[in-house]
Amino acid sequence: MAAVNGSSSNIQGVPTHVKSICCIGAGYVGGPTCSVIALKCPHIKVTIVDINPVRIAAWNSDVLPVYEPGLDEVVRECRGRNLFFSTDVDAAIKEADLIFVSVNTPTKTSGVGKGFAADLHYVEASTRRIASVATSSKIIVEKSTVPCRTAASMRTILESNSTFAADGTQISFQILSNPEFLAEGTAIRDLFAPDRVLIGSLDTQQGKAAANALSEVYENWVDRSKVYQTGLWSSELSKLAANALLAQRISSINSLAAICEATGANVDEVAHACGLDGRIGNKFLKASVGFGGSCFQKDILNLVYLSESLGLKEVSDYWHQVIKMNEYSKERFARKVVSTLFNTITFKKIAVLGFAFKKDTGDTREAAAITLCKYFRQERAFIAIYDPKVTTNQIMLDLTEPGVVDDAEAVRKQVRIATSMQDACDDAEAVIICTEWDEFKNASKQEWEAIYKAMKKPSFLFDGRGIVDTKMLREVGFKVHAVGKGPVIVDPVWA
Ligand SMILES: NC(=O)c1ccc[n+]([C@@H]2O[C@H](COP(=O)([O-])OP(=O)(O)OC[C@H]3O[C@@H](n4cnc5c(N)ncnc54)[C@H](O)[C@@H]3O)[C@@H](O)[C@H]2O)c1
Ligand SMILES: O=c1ccn([C@@H]2O[C@H](COP(=O)(O)OP(=O)(O)O[C@H]3O[C@H](CO)[C@@H](O)[C@H](O)[C@H]3O)[C@@H](O)[C@H]2O)c(=O)[nH]1
Repeated sequence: MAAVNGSSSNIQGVPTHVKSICCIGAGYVGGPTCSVIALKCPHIKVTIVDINPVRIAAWNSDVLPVYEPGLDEVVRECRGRNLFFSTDVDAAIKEADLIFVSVNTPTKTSGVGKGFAADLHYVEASTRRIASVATSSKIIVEKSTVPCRTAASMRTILESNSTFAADGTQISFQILSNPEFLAEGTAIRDLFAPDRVLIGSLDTQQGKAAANALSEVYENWVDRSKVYQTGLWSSELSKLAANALLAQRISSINSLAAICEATGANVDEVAHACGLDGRIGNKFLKASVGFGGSCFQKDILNLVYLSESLGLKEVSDYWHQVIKMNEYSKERFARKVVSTLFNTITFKKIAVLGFAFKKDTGDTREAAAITLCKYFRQERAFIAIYDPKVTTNQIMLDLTEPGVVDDAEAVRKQVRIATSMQDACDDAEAVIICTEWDEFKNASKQEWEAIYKAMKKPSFLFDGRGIVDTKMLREVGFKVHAVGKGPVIVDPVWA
C-alpha cells in the first residue's frame, strides 16, 4: 500500500488534490460516509474523530456502534489501512486538508426557537476548534444538515480566528456545503451509488477550486454527471427541501389512508394507481403508522422556523401541516387499537413487533413505536416488545419519561423485551407491527398459526406498515387492521 500521507498542491491557499481527510462526528452519517470514502479512495488518509470515547472505541471494535447492512465489510477492509477512528480531534484537524463537519444538529429544546430551530452549538464548537488548531489552509465541508446561511456564520468564525502558517503566510478556509442524502438501512448502497452529490460553494475562484477538489474525491467512484455544483445557500436549502418533499408524500398518502379506512378503498391500490402517472412516480407512497427517524421531523421543523423567521407565515403553516399530519397518523392508529379492543387495554398484554424507526437499522430516533408504546403505557397495558436489532437498554431509555420519579422502575414493570416474535405474542390480546422487518413480512402461515394459537381470543393484529398478507392472516383467524385497508372486521357476519 502506497503512503497515504503527504502535502497537497493549492490554488491561492485552497488545497486542490485532497490527500488527508478529517471527519468530525463519528455518528450515523460521519462513520458510514467517510468509511466509504476511505474504501473508494485508498490514496486518501481518512480519520474520523469524535468527542465521545465510547463511540470511537466501538468503531475500533468488532461491534460497530451503527448497524448498517454492508458497513462491517467496508470498515474491516480499510480500518488501519487508510481509515482511522480517534478521539484526538486536534491532531486530525491539523493533518487534514479537507474536514467534514458531521456533528448532530438536533431540534433546540430550550431558548429562542425551542421545539423548532436547529441547535447549532455542536457545529459552532467544531468550527471554533478548527479555527484554533489549524496551522494550514483547509477546505471545510458542512456535512451536517443546517439552516440556510450557516456557512456564513462558520466563515465569520474561521476568518476572525485564522492564524499564520509556519512560513508566515495567513492560512485560509474555504467553506463548502455537501449535504448527505443517505437513508439509514440502505446507507452503504446509497453511498456507493448516490442519485446525486450536491456541492455548494461561493461563486469565487477559490470557492470553485474547493468544490472541484471535493468533486475529485467523489469522482473516484461517482460519475461526474451526478455531481451537481450550486451556490452555498441553494445547497443548504436543498437538503431541507428534499426531506420536506419526501415527508410530505408520506403525510399525503397517510391522509388518504384515513379516507380509505372510512370508505373501504385500499390505500395500496390508490398509491399504485397514482404512482403509475410518471409525474407522480411510485416511490415514497407507502402508507404507514407514521414516519420516524432523526431527520424528517427535525428538518421540517427547521424549515418551519426558517420560514417564520423570514416573515413567511403561510409557508411556515404549510410545512408544519406535514408534521401535524404525522402526529395525527400515529395517534389515529393508537386510538384504533384501543377502540377495537373494546375500548380498554388496561392490564391487557400487547405485543409490539419492531421498535426501530424502519427496517435494517437499530436506530430508534423518533420511531413511531415510541409514541405508540407511550400511549399504551398511559392506558395501563402490559407491553412485550421484540425488535431484531434494538437493544433492551435503548428501548427502556426511550420509554422512560425524563424527570418523572421512579419511571424507569415503572417501565420495567410494564414493559418486557421479548426474544422472538413468538415470545412477544404468547398470551397477548393484540399484535402491533411497528417496523417493516423482513422477519415479520416473510413469516410463514405456519409461524402465524403458532402465534395465533398462543394468543388470547379474539386475537387482533394491527399492521402499521402494510406488510402482512391480510387475507392469509384472516384465514388463520386473526382480526386484522392494516393502515388504509378498510375497517377491522371483528365479527364475520359484518364482512
Ligand atoms: N442520520 C441520518 O440518516 C442522516 C442523513 C443525512 C444527514 N444527517 C445529518 O447529519 C448530521 C449528523 O447526524 P448523525 O445521525 O450522524 O448524528 P449522530 O448523533 O449519530 O452523530 C453525531 C456525532 O457528532 C459528535 N460530536 C458532536 N460534537 C462534536 C465535536 N465538537 N467534536 C467531535 N465530535 C462531536 C457526537 O458525539 C456524535 O457522535 C445531522 O446534522 C443530521 O441531520 C443525518
Ligand atoms: O413510503 C414511505 C417511505 C418511508 N416511510 C417512513 O419514513 C421514515 C423515514 O424513512 P427513510 O426516508 O427511508 O429513512 P431516513 O434514514 O430517515 O432517510 C431520510 O432522511 C435522511 C436524513 O436527512 C435523508 O438523508 C434521506 O434522504 C431521507 O430519505 C421511516 O419511518 C419509514 O418507515 C413511510 O412511512 N412510507
